[in-house]
Amino acid sequence: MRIDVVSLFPDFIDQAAAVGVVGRARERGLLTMQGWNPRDYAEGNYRRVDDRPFGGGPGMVMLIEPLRAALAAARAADPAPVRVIYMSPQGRPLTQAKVRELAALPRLLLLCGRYEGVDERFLQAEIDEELSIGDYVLSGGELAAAVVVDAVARLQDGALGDAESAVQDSFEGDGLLDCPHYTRPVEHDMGRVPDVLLSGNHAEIAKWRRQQSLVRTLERRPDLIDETALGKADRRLLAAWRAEQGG
Ligand SMILES: NC(=O)c1ccc(NCc2ccccc2)nc1
Repeated sequence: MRIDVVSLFPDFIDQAAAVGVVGRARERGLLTMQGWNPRDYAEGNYRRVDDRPFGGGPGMVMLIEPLRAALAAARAADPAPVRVIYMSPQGRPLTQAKVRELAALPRLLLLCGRYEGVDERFLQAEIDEELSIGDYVLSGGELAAAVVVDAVARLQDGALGDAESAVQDSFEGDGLLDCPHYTRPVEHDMGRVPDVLLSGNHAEIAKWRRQQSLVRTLERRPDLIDETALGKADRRLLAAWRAEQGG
């Protein structure tokens, strides 16, 4: 997959995507990235990329022309069709389902706004989707773009050593929160590892983990789960848990 990033700070993303799973995916050629800086396409002595907002108000707005030239250069760099995404608090929430959809595309282009944002005419003319990583405002879209890069990169075939772990992460295979994880030592002053995980009984371990995911999701993120839509096995696991809790 190819990801182009249009940003006034293209190195920022490059560094954020240089380590770990994403860095390894790039080393393996599973993911290629290129940054494009609108300032390189800005005209005049001051190479302006922003200007004051019509109608007054605080801050600055990114100018159309440098963005348009940077986007055109990025598009021309590869023949594959490209999905142009603008990262902003006004975008649709990024979910794992959306990540899976994006991860299957040949190319992405992530546009990172700074200041108060981008001239609306550019967005209307050039952007395919506007996405938000959460309901908060950052100083620039670069961190949001780095989140998309990471989430998409780890889903590239071969990016994760044990493909299984990609599936078991929360929000992936089944839309539930992840179960708790434990490692050595078995005994610790902070507590003991649950016996079922030491039993070697993989069917019981899988059941316990599913039960933990269900309970955690109901307790922490009831918005993610519709109990009436649960299968018989999941309903049984919840009933057993509630019985154990004397609920
Ligand atoms: N929640 C997000 O995904 C997000 C994305 C970008 C951003 N800051 C840059 C910006 C500010 C205002 C308008 C457009 C872009 N902050 C948060």
